[in-house]
Parts: sequence; structure tokens; C-alpha cells
Amino acid sequence: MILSVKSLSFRYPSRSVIKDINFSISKGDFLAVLGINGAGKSTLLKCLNRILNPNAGIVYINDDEASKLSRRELAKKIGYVAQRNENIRSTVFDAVLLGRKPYIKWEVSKNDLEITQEALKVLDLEEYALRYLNELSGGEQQKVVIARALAQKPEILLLDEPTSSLDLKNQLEVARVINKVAKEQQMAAIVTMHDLNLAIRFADKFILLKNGQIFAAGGSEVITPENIESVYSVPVKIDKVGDIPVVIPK
Ligand SMILES: Nc1ncnc2c1ncn2[C@@H]1O[C@H](COP(=O)(O)OP(=O)(O)OP(=O)(O)O)[C@@H](O)[C@H]1O
Repeated sequence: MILSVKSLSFRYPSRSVIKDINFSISKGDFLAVLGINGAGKSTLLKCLNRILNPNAGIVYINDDEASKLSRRELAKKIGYVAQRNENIRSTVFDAVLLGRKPYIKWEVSKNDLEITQEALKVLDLEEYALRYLNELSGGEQQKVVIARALAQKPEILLLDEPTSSLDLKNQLEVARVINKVAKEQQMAAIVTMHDLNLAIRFADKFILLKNGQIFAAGGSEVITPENIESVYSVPVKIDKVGDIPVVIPK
């Protein structure tokens, strides 16, 4: 197991948001975290990455307690893309190169430049390399921050709604890229998503979060009409189009 979460809880001063969460994932897994607005998905990711300090519980990365790693060590292990990202004044290339920061001691190495180039290629951003971030569309910027997280070469990739501002083609492309890098680079991806159909098509593990607790977790067997209705309060039917499962609200 690359990541294990034991009895994790978190509360904001006014309310308890994450309640006794337990799960583990392995290298190569693409875990989709699903649930309604406010279920606690973003808060969970932030607790894994220590942006927020859990009130209880332990996050293990391999056999190390995440809370005991230095920020730099943690950044080599976990890449994180927030739901909303600040827009820095830099070129796309420099923004992606920033992902190498935990590794750079004195100066940028040839390896750092090659990894940056490779991350741009994976997200089909090569022709954008010298453009300024603030001159890109929201969706293009979203791909840049994902490329930056890939350049970080983490063992675990946390993505908070990475497809939410993307058009149909880019949603598919990004979901496919996450699936591909998880498998090829043996990275574990934990991704919050609202699009159930995209999730069931590309993810292989699922957590259904309800009121900050795990309602169901596992492989595609947990994506049932009963579970979806319990979590989203919407009756659905699950059909197949060719080999592809599709969730259809009734
Ligand atoms: N800084 C904060 N202080 C107090 N409460 C907060 C804070 N941030 C989030 N919350 C509350 O915690 C709960 C969980 O929020 P979170 O952002 O984790 O949900 P989410 O499942 O990611 O939602 P969405 O799908 O809308 O992004 C919500 O009720 C939210 O109002």
C-alpha cells in the first residue's frame, strides 16, 4: 500500500467535516472520491496533503507517517492540484518547471528540463510552452497545473475536480491521462469528481462520501443504483453503451 488512512477526522471550528475515514490505495490505482457538494471531498484531500491538520487519525505514505515528513519530503511524494488555482505571471514552461522545486538544489538540471518537457507533452501543451498563463483559457490553465503536478513526479497525485472547467474533449483527455500515468508510472491518483460517468469509465477504485463519512468504498461493484441514490438523492439507472457503463438519472 502506498497510502493508508486510519481513523482520520477533521473539524472546522464550527463543524465536524471528516469523520473516521479509513482506506488504503496501491500504486497504479485511480481512486475517484465521489459525493455531493459539501460532502467533504476537498477537505479530505487537504488532510492527506497536510494543508489541513487532521484532529485525529494517521496518514501513512508507504510506512512513514505523513505528519512526520518535512514539507520538501512530502512534496516529493504527493502532488496536489487544488480546485481553484492562483494565476502567477509566468510562462507555461516555467509554471510546469515549478513542479521540480522539491528536487532543485542549486540550479535547474537537464533532467528537470526533460521532465518538464515530458509533462507538457503528456498534456498536449507543448505548443503553449512560451505563452503566458494569464493569456490562457481556464481549461488550458487547468491542464498546466496538472502538468506541474506530474513534473513533480510524486508517488501520489491528489487532484481536486481536475475536469470541472474542461470541455468534453479535454475532460476525456485529462481523465485518460490520469489513468495512463497511474498505470504507466505506477503512481496512485486520488481524484475528486462530480461526473459519475467519467469516474466509472476511467477510475478503478471508488469512495462514496456522504456527510464526511465513507458510505461505500471498493471497485466498480460499489457503483450501484442503490448506492448512488443514497448518496446523491437521485434515482438512477445504470446501463451500458457498448462496453461503457453509463449512469442515467431517472
Ligand atoms: N474554511 C472553512 N471553514 C468552515 N467550514 C468549511 C470551510 N471549508 C469548507 N467548509 C465546509 O466543510 C464542508 C465540506 O466542504 P468541502 O469543500 O470539503 O466539500 P466538497 O465535498 O469538496 O464540496 P464541493 O463538491 O462543493 O467542492 C462544507 O459544508 C463546507 O461548507
